[in-house]
Amino acid sequence: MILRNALLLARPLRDVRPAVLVTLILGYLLRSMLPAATALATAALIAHVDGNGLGPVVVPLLILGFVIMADQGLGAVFEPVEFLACGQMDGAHRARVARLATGAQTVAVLERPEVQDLLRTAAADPVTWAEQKPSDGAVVQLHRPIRYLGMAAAAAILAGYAWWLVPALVIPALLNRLHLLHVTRRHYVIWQAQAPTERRFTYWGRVATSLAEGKELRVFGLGDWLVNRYRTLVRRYLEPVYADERRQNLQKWRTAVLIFVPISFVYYVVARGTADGRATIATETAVLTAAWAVYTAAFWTYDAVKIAGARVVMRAYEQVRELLPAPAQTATKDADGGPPPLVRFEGVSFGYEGADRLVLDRLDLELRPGEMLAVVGLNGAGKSTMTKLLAGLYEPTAGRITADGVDIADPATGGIPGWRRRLAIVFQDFVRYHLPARDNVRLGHGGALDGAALQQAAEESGALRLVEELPDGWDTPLARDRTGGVDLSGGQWQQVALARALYAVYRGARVLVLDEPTAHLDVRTEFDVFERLMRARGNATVVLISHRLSTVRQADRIVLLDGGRVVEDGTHDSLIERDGRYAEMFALQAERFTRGYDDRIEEMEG
Ligand SMILES: Nc1ncnc2c1ncn2[C@@H]1O[C@H](COP(=O)(O)OP(=O)(O)OP(=O)(O)O)[C@@H](O)[C@H]1O
Repeated sequence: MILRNALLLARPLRDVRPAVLVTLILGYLLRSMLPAATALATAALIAHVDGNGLGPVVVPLLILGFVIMADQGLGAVFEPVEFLACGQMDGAHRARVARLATGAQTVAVLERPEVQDLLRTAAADPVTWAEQKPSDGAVVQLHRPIRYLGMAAAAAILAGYAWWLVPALVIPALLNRLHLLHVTRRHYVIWQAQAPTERRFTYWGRVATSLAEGKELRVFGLGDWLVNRYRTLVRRYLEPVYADERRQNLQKWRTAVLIFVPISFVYYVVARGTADGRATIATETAVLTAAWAVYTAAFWTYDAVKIAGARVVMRAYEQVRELLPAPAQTATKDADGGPPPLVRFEGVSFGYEGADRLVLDRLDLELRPGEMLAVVGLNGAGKSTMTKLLAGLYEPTAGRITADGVDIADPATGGIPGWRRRLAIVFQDFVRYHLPARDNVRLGHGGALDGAALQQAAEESGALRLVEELPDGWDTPLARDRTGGVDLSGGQWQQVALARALYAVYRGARVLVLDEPTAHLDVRTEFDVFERLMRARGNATVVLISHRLSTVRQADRIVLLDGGRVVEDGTHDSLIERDGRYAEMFALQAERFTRGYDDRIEEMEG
């Protein structure tokens, strides 16, 4: 168990370049010897003070000066090396965590709160002193035996005077260390237990300073409410910590006894020996300095916190590795460009983890090559869930989804990563990357840059005009908090997201899924965007999810989803003729429209 823990903590060291690691160890070794060297150099200096002027003391004085300066000098040389080594370890560790988190094929496992917690811990982004990085544990564990070596060197000087001095000082020093470790660990555990409260007040602290929430805080007058909440949480967070600090202070007498009694005794004996002429003042000085060095080597207790904190991180990482399957090969988004496939949902059922209701219940649905299929249904009918299953983000609990008769997850055809190369999606909650406009679009194809496709995608999605009006054009960061950055309106962002998906289509994707892609667009822009989209999509199949039936009616085919299944299927005209639910929904919207309701009011009521 001890060995397993030690190996776990040492694991990040493999990410340090060998030359850096060797230099680091050398630095620790040299610095650990300095207290003993100081004791010897001081003794040598005193031995040469004989009243015959400065001559005899020059060399020992220089040596002592050198030893004292060495601490500063070695610090200046080796601290950057330690910094570099820690950077290499933590950088590699975080990259591994990010790879695991992004490599998971489905998002179902990521949605579990315990997995989110583990990922947060494994990512090692310390907020309080109780949280540590992997490098903290690794270097401290490496440093610890070297510190004991320094202690042994100081003890050797004591033994040179009298062997019994070693147990007389080392045993209380180690006992004192054990006591301090116990106190530090207890304090650490108390801080750790406060982590949930800490997370809550950190959240409120962030809300107080964020731009997005700042608007509501002001409008609803939530400033005082938030500050009070923050204060209460901080108080709750700190109370047990302060209580423990009071207790620690009351226990300080133990340390005082463990240091004061033995060291006073040893100092007394050595002073008596010198007074009796059994030792020189030089020897006495060496012994007294070495005695103090033994204590200082044992004093350092923060290693317990570093090791405990880093262990938590490394264990969380181990658990994440077990919970998240090994990252699949990330499919390079090569152009496929073939004809669009016939996609079929065959008796697909699906329910979210922890929910007892099926969202999709034996759903049968065909996406015919090249058609524009609109999917409509009430809020919560499962339309977005259907697209997430189509993207392989969740696995059906029953049934399967096929492309040209082959299961989309079939490894023989590249599995889900291979299938995703043929797919482009604008999710309802698409991502607003804090990146330049160009990158926001080209990420639709794994980041590959194709200037012509970029231009075309922007043009067809309607985003080109807005890009041209940006202060730095394509290079403008789309984030207010970036230098020279701007934020876009909801509708403008939607155009950028649409451009991103179209970019994927121009690079070979053949099924384009649009989940409420125009909800924020004004009627005129929406009409233009659709006109262009219909022309620009080439032979790609389009699946459109929308509540705006005025847009939906342009589709080749419309399906109405209810109770997890398709309950109506046909063209706009045929569905109107059928006079079923779709016809009813359409009539309702048309009536409101003619009565002058705004589309947006209709959405708010939807
Ligand atoms: N990640 C999730 N975890 C648990 N339940 C979810 C999750 N996402 C959606 N649901 C639930 O699944 C059901 C279907 O949601 P879905 O988003 O697919 O509906 P929708 O038809 O797209 O609705 P809308 O028109 O409002 O966008 C809802 O009851 C919703 O609460």
